[in-house]
Amino acid sequence: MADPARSDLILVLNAGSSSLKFALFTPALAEHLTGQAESIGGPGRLKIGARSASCDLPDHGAALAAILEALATRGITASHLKAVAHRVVHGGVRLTAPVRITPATRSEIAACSALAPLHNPHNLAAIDRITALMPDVPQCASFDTAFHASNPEVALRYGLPDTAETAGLRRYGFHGQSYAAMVDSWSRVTGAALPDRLLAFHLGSGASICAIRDGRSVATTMGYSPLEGLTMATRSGSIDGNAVLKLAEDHGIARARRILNNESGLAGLSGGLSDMRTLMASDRPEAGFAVDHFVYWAVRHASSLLAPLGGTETIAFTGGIGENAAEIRARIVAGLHWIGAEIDPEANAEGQTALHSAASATGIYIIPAEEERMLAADALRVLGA
Ligand SMILES: Nc1ncnc2c1ncn2[C@@H]1O[C@H](COP(=O)(O)OP(=O)(O)O)[C@@H](O)[C@H]1O
Ligand SMILES: CC(=O)OP(=O)(O)O
Ligand SMILES: [Mg+2]
Repeated sequence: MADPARSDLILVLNAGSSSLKFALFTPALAEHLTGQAESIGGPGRLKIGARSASCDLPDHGAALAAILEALATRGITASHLKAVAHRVVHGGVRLTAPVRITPATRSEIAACSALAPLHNPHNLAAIDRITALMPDVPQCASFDTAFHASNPEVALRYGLPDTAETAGLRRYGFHGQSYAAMVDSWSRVTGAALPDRLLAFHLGSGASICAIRDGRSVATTMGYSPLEGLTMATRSGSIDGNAVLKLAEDHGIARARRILNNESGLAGLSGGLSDMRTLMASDRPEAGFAVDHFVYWAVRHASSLLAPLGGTETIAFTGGIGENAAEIRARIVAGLHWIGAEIDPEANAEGQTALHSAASATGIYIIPAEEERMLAADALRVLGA
């Protein structure tokens, strides 16, 4: 039960494409309670603290309602909250630094919805729901793109003319809160200094890789939107622009957007299975092919990031798949054997923090995604606490 005298907790809401994670922090950033609604739209589960139960979660709205109800059952209501902090995936060119949510910032987030159709609409719905339920609690937003602002111009630009017609068409990169948190927590989690060169894999329903040099992003696989790069749960990953035009020409823009964002990737290749756990448990050949595709493209994109990074001495995995799917980690590292990376099968199966074998030329680690702590710290800064 919440201390009834408390009115200083930060509620963090992190809407991923298949999950809604939450955390309550004190102003000293001590974790008060965490949990998540996962497999939204599938066989939903609600985890609150150490308790986990299956739960009907048809969409993100139902997930937020379930989380707010679980908080209320524990005595946590608006009067205990100093702020609500949201992870917002796309804020466009203007919104990169953390902001307080106002009607103006809300409109800018809404304007980016078509660029992150699996995220921004859920972020907005959560912001609106909290506004309706807790109108006096300030809300803040932090953006997935900020961490990649350090990429050089050659990495950020597409090979397009710089004209009014192509304004705003540039690469942003995403999962920035996750990569920033990895850098921030590195020494605490591994007990070692942050390496100069780090190849970081964020593998969840959305999946990307980031080349991190001296703690700063120098290249990443996602681009203008979280569609580019690796094969994902329901997103195609990189695809030729002319193939996109063909889809739009034949089926209209709205249908093309849905095919590329909601019906492709693992789901498209396997005939409907988007969840890695389900795919790995299936003996259907299409499910096996979807997993092969995921691994092949993860290795291929990782290899392309090694050049801008100048090689690497460290590999790290995070996200739902990166943290939990030992077989996928092993297969990706096997694909990087040519750089001397070698996993210790036992450490990998046990999900230990350090996974490299004694002979490995690179360190290999699991770093749990701690996006929520970054979001809470941002909200405190924005509110001037
Ligand atoms: N034990 C596990 N083994 C394999 N995959 C897992 C495991 N736990 C979670 N996953 C996968 O992680 C993915 C969800 O990742 P997550 O980062 O939570 O999602 P989101 O991108 O929506 O935030 C799903 O594909 C899920 O199947
Ligand atoms: C940016 C992105 O793809 O996020 P998620 O992995 O949470 O869906
Ligand atoms: Mg996520």
